[in-house]
Amino acid sequence: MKIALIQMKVGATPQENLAHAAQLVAEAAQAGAELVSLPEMFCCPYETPNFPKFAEAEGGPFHQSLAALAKEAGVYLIAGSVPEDEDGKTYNTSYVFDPAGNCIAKHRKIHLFDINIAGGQKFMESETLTAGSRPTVFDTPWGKMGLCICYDIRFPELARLLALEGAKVIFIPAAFNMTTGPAHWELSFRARALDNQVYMAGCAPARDLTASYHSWGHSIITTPWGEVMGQLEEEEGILYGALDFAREDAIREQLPLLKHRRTDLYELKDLTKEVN
Ligand SMILES: NC(=O)CCC(=O)C(=O)O
Repeated sequence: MKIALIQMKVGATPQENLAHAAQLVAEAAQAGAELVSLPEMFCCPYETPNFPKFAEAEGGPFHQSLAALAKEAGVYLIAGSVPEDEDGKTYNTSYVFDPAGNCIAKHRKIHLFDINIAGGQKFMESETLTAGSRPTVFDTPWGKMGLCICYDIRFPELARLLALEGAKVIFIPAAFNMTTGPAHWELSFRARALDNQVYMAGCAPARDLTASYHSWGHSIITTPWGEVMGQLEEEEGILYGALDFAREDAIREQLPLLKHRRTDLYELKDLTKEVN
């Protein structure tokens, strides 16, 4: 399975970003990519007031353009994420389209990115966003794929759930920042890949120092053995990867972590009672 992660610069308006994404998706498809991912909030600068401002209901004109883009390119398209409006609430939502342009999945970011690091990054998605409440897997000709958005990666329970649901790859449209990116980005992708014996694919926006939020970039693919298979720097670019599921199966067979879990023990109990 050949994948492409589009690390694109994000401009001011959804229309210009859509046109730019379309060029890069076409380039990736021409280069042989079968599944292409865009970054988190590729349609507008990553700022909380922009989310309700640019939010659109599923099926609206932007959603239709993304479906057309997948169809024209003839690829599976993980359309990064966009602000979705439903009943006046705004979600950070990733839509997935098949090569015929059908929307086959959608993930609403489950864990909102509310952090305040002393001397570093502060961001409060909950100022304008509502959290989703459903883990997401979807079917492809290569098997099941899992989907999370950015901060969701920090919650190992979620990645484990997706792996147990059969995900062979977990895709993460993301936008880490200059405080946590250098410290935790690669480590998180390697850790989730190693724990769950899955490929992980993180697609980030290119860094733009004129924006208010500085993306770490570094779009990345990690293997079920915990290696970094490929990683970009901060500039615009496309990261390609050929994923080998026979190797994934072999790793799971030879080092059967998922089978060796002691689920009979992984529950909080009052241990003092048993000791006394
Ligand atoms: N957009 C996000 O969810 C950013 C997450 C992030 O930077 C982190 O450190 O986690």
